[in-house]
Amino acid sequence: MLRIAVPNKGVLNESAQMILKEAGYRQRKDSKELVVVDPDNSCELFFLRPRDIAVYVGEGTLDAGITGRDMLYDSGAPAEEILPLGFGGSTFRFAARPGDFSSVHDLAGHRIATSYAGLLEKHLAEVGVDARVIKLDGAVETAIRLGVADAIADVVETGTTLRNVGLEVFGEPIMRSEAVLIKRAGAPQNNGLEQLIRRLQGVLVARDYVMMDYDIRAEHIDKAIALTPGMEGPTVSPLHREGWVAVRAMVPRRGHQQVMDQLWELGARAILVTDIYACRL
Ligand SMILES: Nc1ncnc2c1ncn2[C@@H]1O[C@H](COP(=O)(O)OP(=O)(O)OP(=O)(O)O)[C@@H](O)[C@H]1O
Ligand SMILES: O=P(O)(O)OC[C@H]1O[C@H](OP(=O)(O)OP(=O)(O)O)[C@H](O)[C@@H]1O
Ligand SMILES: [Mg+2]
Repeated sequence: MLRIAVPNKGVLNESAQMILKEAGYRQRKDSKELVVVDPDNSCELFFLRPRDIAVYVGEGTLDAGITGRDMLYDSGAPAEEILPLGFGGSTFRFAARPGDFSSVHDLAGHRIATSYAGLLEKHLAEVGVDARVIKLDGAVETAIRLGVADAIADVVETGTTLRNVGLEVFGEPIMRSEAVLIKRAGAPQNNGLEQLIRRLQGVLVARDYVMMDYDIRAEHIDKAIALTPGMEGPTVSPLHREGWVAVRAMVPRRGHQQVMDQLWELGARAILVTDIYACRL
C-alpha cells in the first residue's frame, strides 16, 4: 500500500488534488476528510500541512508527498525531490524598505524576519553573513513596520503583498520554488512509487503537449519534420492521394499556433490540433 502525503490546505492544495485526480487517484469528498483509502490504486492519501509533509516523508512513515521545494529545504528533513510538478511556483527573496539594503552582505548584524528560518539560516551560512533570524509563523511583511525586524525573507509570487506594505525586494533570489514530489532520501523506488511517478509524468506531458496531425506533399517532409520532430520521431503514413503523406506528432502546447503557421507556409493542409487526455511515454 503506497502512502502519499497531500497538502490539506493553502495554495498547493487545489493543484495537488487536481494533478492526483488527473493521474487517476481517488478524491476526498470534503475538506474535513484527512485520510482517503484508494483500494483500486493500492494507496492511501494523507492530507497534511504542507510544511509537515517533508518531515513525515523524511521519517519514512509516508512513501511520497507533494510539497514546496522551499519547504522541503527549510525542513532539513532527510527527504529528496523526485519530480518537479509545474505548479505553486514562487521565489524566496529578501525585502525591506526601499533604499535600506541592496545586497545580502548589507544584512550583517541586522534582524531578518521569516517563516522559513531553516532555509534562511542555511543561505546566510553559505554567503557568510552573520545576522539575527527572527522566526515568525506568517504575515512576516508586517514585522518591519512593527519594529521587530529590519528586513524580511519571504515567498514572493506576484509581489502584491510586498507592494501593499511599501517594501521592495533586494539582492539575488534565495531560491526558486515550485511544488515537487518527494520521497525519503535514499529510499528505493518500489513499484507503487514508480507507478505514481509515471502517472504524474503522464499528466505533465498531457498538459504541456498537444497532438498535431497534418497532410503535406512528400517532398517537403524533411522540413516539416524539423518543425514537428515529436518525442521519438513523428508517425508518417501514406495518404490516399498521389505525392502526399499524413504526419502525426506531439508538439509543445506553447507555441503550437506558430508551428501551424510555419507548416501552412510549407504547404501543409488539414492541420488539426487535439488535446492529449492522458499518456504514458
Ligand atoms: N502566492 C503564494 N503564497 C504563498 N506560497 C506560495 C505562493 N505561491 C506558491 N507558494 C508556495 O506554496 C507553499 C506555501 O504554502 P502555504 O502558504 O499554503 O503554506 P503555509 O504558509 O505554511 O500555510 P498558511 O499560509 O496557510 O499558513 C510554498 O512552497 C510556497 O513556495
Ligand atoms: O507575492 P504575492 O503574490 O503577494 O504572494 C506572496 C505572499 O503570499 C504568502 O502569504 P500567505 O497567504 O501564504 O500567508 P502567510 O504569509 O501567513 O503564510 C507569502 O508568505 C507572501 O506573503
Ligand atoms: Mg503561506
